[in-house]
Amino acid sequence: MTHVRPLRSTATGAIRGGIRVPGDKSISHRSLMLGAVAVGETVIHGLLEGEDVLHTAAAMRLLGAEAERNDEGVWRVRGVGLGALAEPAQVLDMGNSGTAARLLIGLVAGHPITCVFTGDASLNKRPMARVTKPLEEMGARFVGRSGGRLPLTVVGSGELVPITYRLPVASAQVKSAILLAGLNTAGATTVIEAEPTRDHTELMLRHFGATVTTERLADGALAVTVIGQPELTGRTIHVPADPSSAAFPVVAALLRPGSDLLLNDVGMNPRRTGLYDTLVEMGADIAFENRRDQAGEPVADLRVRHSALKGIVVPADRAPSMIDEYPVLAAAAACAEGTTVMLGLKELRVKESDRLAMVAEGLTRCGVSVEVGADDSLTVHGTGKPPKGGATVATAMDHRIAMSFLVLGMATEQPVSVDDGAFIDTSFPGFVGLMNGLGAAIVEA
Ligand SMILES: O=C(O)C1=C[C@@H](OP(=O)(O)O)[C@@H](O)[C@H](O)C1
Ligand SMILES: C=C(OP(=O)(O)O)C(=O)O
Repeated sequence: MTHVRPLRSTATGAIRGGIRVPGDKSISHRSLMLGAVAVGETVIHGLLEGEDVLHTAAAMRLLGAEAERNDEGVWRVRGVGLGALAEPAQVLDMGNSGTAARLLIGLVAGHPITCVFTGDASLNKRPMARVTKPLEEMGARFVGRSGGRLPLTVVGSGELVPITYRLPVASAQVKSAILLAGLNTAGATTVIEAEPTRDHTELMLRHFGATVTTERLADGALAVTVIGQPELTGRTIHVPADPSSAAFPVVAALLRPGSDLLLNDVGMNPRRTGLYDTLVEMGADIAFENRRDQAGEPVADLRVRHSALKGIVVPADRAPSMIDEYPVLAAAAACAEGTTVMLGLKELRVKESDRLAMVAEGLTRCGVSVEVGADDSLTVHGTGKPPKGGATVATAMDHRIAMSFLVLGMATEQPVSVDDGAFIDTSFPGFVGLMNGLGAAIVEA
């Protein structure tokens, strides 16, 4: 990521057409990682070729697997077999990606190799102690900067001990890191989660042949257990379109009069669909058509028409299922009639940027009345009329902040600019072209 790319978005007419947004980022990372430790060949269709996932592919190559692109979105991975990842001769650079860093730290912790992880300026500020602490309990060792940040050296072991660990934060990345460390650990490794987070790791582990069980505990929490040292064999994977990426054209279509948009193959895993439930509660006209199962993950085609949205209260327990969608929900809320209150947003502070602060600051600059609560809530006062806009918003190396404010600019009186759209390529390569093809007016500023 070298060139700063300021972008400007100006209000236009309707958003119309039919598209498939790129593949799911969470599933793409996991398919490369599990393919690399399986025996034999894994063929992935619809892999997200965004920078975050390309960093995972490069890391898996440095760890000894073959991962090559055969065609657009079609990748072939030749795995080394569980326990056989090779010690990399170079630092593993995970770029901007928390998922790549945390999941891979877990996977290599269960191998008798030493690896050094680093990332860009954003990733190197993000907390890693949340994964190193449980992995240390299992027997891995870490040497890193104070405060538990990257760069970090992982001294893994082929003889970790299994643990039962209750997640102190609702995080699929932490859950996955522990399960992936448990993969090459004799015995049963259990993660207990009080709030359900995305379960792509569990679903994909089963797809590759591992035994993963779940048990509901008396207090309502879910215990997820992986049985160590399974035979993992290469598989075919079809990656659904990413519901977190689909969120941007969906909100754009809801906001623009006359819009009628069809999105194909969108992942509808219930642990990812909180934004869609929320938008429907706000009055959005979204039809979920042709619901089906695609390689263990539910998908649907979404038909979205312009809708008058109204403000609502979004409960805290919905946060894990829409954690990456709050910035674009805030853009929708700014254009809705009435007040929207989003509760339980503490985790937004440790994403690619402090998203709670960046969203509040950007909306304020665009003339929207907002409040951040001491309880990490965000209140957005919509008037039902277009916000003023006419500002340049800071993005702090955060793709979702950039895309959310470009969507807002499609509905404001004056254009909205973002200081840097380059990071959009981490999760949604081709975003600007795709949006403009539907009727948006996003240009280099
Ligand atoms: O497991 C994953 O693929 C992800 C989990 C979430 O992070 P946390 O686990 O930190 O909440 C999410 O924000 C991220 O974009 C992807
Ligand atoms: C938080 C995100 O990703 P990651 O944690 O993988 O950097 C995101 O894509 O919004």
